[in-house]
Amino acid sequence: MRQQIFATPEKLAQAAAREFAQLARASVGSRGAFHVALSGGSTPKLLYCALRELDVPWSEVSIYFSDERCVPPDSPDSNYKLALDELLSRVPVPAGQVFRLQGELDPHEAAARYQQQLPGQLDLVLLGLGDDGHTASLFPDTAALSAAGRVVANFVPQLDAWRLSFTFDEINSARERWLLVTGAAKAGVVRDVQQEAGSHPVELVRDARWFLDESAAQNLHP
Ligand SMILES: O=C1O[C@H](COP(=O)(O)O)[C@@H](O)[C@H](O)[C@H]1O
Repeated sequence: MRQQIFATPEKLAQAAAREFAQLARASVGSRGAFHVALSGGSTPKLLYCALRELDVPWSEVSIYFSDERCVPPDSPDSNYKLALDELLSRVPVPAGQVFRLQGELDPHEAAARYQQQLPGQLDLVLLGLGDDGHTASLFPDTAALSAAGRVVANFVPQLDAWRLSFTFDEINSARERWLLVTGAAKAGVVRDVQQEAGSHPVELVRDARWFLDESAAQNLHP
């Protein structure tokens, strides 16, 4: 595991935001654009707050999502809504460069449409981690773990709900993958991954950078 450990979730978010801004500037400098996929859940909120304050070349940034809940975009459960409220409505990213997964559509239709909108290669995929080892919306024991293609509609029996998600092929095809993980609830999975002791979906993410806070890292061996 390539990992960095931060004292608090706030310090983690500030460091990740600084590196995001740096990578965005470097990508725009060398390729004229920065294509980034945001993650879902609650962890990215602090990152979004930190990013608002930084020098990011927003006019050249395109925003995608690595997963989404099958809900309308104004639902409190929508990953897009959190990103919109906390980041996208507060920075000058052009609206035409924000590509959301349409959680309000039939999931198979939404996945097929999103595949048409993705760029050739993403520069960065941001990911989180569930305490059951899921990342994006690739949950344990679900068909999507071995799905082909770039985006998949995944029925998750544990939630009795559909999710939309990048496949592992898509995640692993990006130039970079960063996992942002905070909180004691994730400490068991993080330890399993370090010791290669489990069989969690997140272990199928290749060569990721892990940003951990001390609570999530508490069971790691030095
Ligand atoms: O359901 C989800 O969970 C994971 C982890 O969420 P968090 O609230 O613990 O940060 C998240 O990475 C994923 O994108 C999301 O949809």
